[in-house]
Amino acid sequence: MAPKQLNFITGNKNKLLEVQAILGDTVNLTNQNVDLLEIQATIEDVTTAKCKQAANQIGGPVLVEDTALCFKAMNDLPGPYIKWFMLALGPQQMHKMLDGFEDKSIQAVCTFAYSEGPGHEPIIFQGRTDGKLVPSRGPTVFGWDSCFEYEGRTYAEMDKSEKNKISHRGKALDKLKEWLKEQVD
Ligand SMILES: O=c1nc[nH]c2c1ncn2[C@H]1C[C@H](O)[C@@H](COP(=O)(O)OP(=O)(O)OP(=O)(O)O)O1
Ligand SMILES: [Mg+2]
Repeated sequence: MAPKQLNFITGNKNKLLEVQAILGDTVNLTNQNVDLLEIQATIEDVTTAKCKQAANQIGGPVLVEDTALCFKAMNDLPGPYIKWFMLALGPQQMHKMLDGFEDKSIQAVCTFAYSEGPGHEPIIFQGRTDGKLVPSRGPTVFGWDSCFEYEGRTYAEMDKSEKNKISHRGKALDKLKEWLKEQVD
């Protein structure tokens, strides 16, 4: 059964704005901010645990999302722990993490998880975009957007609509939209 409404549990206003822009009127999107514990595990397990926790706390259907940033030279770390590096370093100093490494390749990974409610196994929708870690360029409005270079421009140097077309989040939401279409009620 296709949900007519998705309750996106996030405390991140910029994520919410992008999700609203990308999903448009394909679904009725609501939002609640619940402080969720984020366990230390693989990207998929972090998102699944976040989703189960949100479903239990809300007592109904929920959509959650976790964003990871994987550095190739560091064997995919910081990955799901990028938030804490972001808070500690800020966008201006982030590129220093790969000082001393020749390979600046990074990958943004966006993982959505939807659960029908408590006791229902979450379904995962993931999108990945390859880029390079660079010294901050462009407005520092959203997380590490100004340090993520894709084909010559940072996410922060792109129009929102351009970013959403090629971004990790855009790709993950394409899969979510496909799934919504496939559901027959
Ligand atoms: O497209 C993005 N462009 C740039 N930065 C981004 C993006 N998406 C997430 N970010 C940042 C926010 C946080 O520092 C970390 C992910 O952590 P993450 O736990 O997924 O986000 P959060 O705690 O802010 O919100 P939530 O309440 O949904 O968990 O990367
Ligand atoms: Mg979080």
